[in-house]
Amino acid sequence: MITTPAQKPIVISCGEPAGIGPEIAVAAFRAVHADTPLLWLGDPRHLPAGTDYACIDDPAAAADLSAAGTLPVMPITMGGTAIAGTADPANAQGVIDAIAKGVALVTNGQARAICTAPIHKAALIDGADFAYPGHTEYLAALAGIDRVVMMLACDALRVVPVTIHVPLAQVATDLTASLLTDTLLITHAAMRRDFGVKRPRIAVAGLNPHAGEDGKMGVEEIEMITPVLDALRSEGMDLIGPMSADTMFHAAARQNYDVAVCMYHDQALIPVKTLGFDTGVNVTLGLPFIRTSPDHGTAFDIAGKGLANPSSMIAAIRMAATMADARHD
Ligand SMILES: NC(=O)C1=CN([C@@H]2O[C@H](COP(=O)(O)OP(=O)(O)OC[C@H]3O[C@@H](n4cnc5c(N)ncnc54)[C@H](O)[C@@H]3O)[C@@H](O)[C@H]2O)C=CC1
Ligand SMILES: NCC(=O)COP(=O)(O)O
Repeated sequence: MITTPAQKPIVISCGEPAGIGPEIAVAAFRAVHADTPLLWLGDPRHLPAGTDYACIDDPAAAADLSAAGTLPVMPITMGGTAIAGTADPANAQGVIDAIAKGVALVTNGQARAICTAPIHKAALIDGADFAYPGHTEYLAALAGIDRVVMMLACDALRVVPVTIHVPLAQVATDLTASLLTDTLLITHAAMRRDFGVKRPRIAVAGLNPHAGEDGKMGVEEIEMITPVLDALRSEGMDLIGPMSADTMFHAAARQNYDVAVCMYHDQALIPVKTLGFDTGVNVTLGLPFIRTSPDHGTAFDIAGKGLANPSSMIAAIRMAATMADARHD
């Protein structure tokens, strides 16, 4: 069977079976299957009752099944059940295996991209000694690279946190010139390659209130951030900042840049989730393959109740397809 690039599936790793991952994957499949083949990786016993699916062992079979409205599944047998809202540690290794399997399929050219459903990080640590704080770090390890970048994007805003899943008390220590430089270079390259922005305008937040207020409220801006920005400006990058984080996200300010690079997780994610929670997408930049994800988590409080909104998952799948098209072109 000949498979053109657009017929290759986007793989969906199941995520936490007790969360909303399986139900939003099935709902998203219904929304996109006619034009975007998918391949779900997980234990089919964890799919919502009544899901029309078929197990396959060759990803090339996904296109025809998807077109016909039957969810293609590469099964990963797991030890546990999926009781909505209660993670079963017996599933933890299978959840991790689904991510690794998806990466293998993308890396060997059998799939276009991976879109990951949310994991419950504590459940993976408890059940399988998962050594990573999230997908982002695990995917970097699978790819054998040291530094990747987390970007969250909605229609109104793109943001990148320089430090990611670390305690707030550790942020200032982890923020180094090397980390900031690499983050800006990876973001700049991805904006050009994956998002078609030829000369990206990148706004950079300060770490401290009022971006340090000339050193009166912190010195990281003077000692580290500004020198990094000056060095990269001299190489031609269009950088604004360091900016006061409290005033860089209002509507008029957002017109001045294509992406905002922030110093820590919540500085970046609060504005983007406030502006576009329903359609926000988490994308990992700097990997040798394409990975997107919905911006939200496992939502145990609503799992299995038919309340989960699949829009963010749909946006993540659409973004993965657009990125794959851009790379193919
Ligand atoms: N990419 C990933 O794997 C991510 C995993 N997580 C994990 O998810 C778990 C829960 O995290 P929380 O902070 O509680 O965030 P959450 O996003 O799971 O839930 C926050 C609130 O938003 C609601 N919500 C989330 N997604 C929704 C949807 N699609 N439709 C309707 N309502 C929705 C939930 O019901 C809840 O009230 C944690 O273990 C966290 O680490 C969180 C973010 C991303
Ligand atoms: N807060 C974002 C988040 O937790 C997503 O993490 P990851 O699993 O995509 O690394």
